[in-house]
Amino acid sequence: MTPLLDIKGLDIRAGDKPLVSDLSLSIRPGERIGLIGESGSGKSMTAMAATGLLPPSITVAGSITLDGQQVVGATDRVMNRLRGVAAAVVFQEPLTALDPLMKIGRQIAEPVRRRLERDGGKATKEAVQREVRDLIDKVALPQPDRIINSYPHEVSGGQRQRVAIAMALACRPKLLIADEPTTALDVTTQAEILKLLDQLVRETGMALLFISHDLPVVAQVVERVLVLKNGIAVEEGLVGSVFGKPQHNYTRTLVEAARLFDEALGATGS
Ligand SMILES: Nc1ncnc2c1ncn2[C@@H]1O[C@H](COP(=O)(O)OP(=O)(O)OP(=O)(O)O)[C@@H](O)[C@H]1O
Repeated sequence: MTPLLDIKGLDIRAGDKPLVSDLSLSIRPGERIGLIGESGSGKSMTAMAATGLLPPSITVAGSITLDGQQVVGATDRVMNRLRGVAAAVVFQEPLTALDPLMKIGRQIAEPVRRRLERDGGKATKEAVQREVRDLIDKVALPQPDRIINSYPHEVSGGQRQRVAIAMALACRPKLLIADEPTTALDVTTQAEILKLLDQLVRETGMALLFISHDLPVVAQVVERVLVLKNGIAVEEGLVGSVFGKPQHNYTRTLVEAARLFDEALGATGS
């Protein structure tokens, strides 16, 4: 099967400083892959490169094909066509994806309208509203009428992340990139959002690139992981084998840190 995202020999630099070096990673349709590593290891840079969102000051070399289209050096026009359709991104802080001055219903309606038009359908007010309701339902947002008429700051962090997920789903992307989507949330909300993402990815058959520094979180939603250290892939494999029998010292350290954290939580009864 042709990969949906195929990264080969990716180099990302800020001036002389290498941020990501010779990275290769491929995701087939419907596959769920985790990209893990400590803060600053280059996970977000990789995701931004894949969607052409890196600032102009950052240089990129190598090859990234997304749904068969070369992303490195692609024009804004090409990337605008790919974004949402081939891949949509959910970020750590949903406020970055939301317009603070626009009611949530209208924000979800925009990608819905674009997608209906893209698919040759009629974006009538009724069709758009129906789909906004469906999406709100899908991401299990309570009190839909209130949510639709609220501004982002009037709902909770977990609800905002559900709105951001609904907006990504509205595009019906082939690949969902979730960049630390639960890091800014409390533990209970984190678990709920993970469950939701897992369920939606399975239901829709979307591929998933899940970015996190948190091993237990990644292990819940992906089949394969790639471990990044200082922008270099040090280990890759099935979740069970990488976490069960880590080959690289760095992965061992991450696994051990997660285990100690779990034990500490257990000891405090949390
Ligand atoms: N605009 C920028 N210009 C130069 N360097 C940058 C820029 N943005 C990020 N970096 C650097 O790139 C490296 C990788 O950052 P990146 O955000 O990809 O890490 P990460 O693994 O996603 O970390 P985190 O989990 O904290 O988000 C870091 O050393 C960071 O300081």
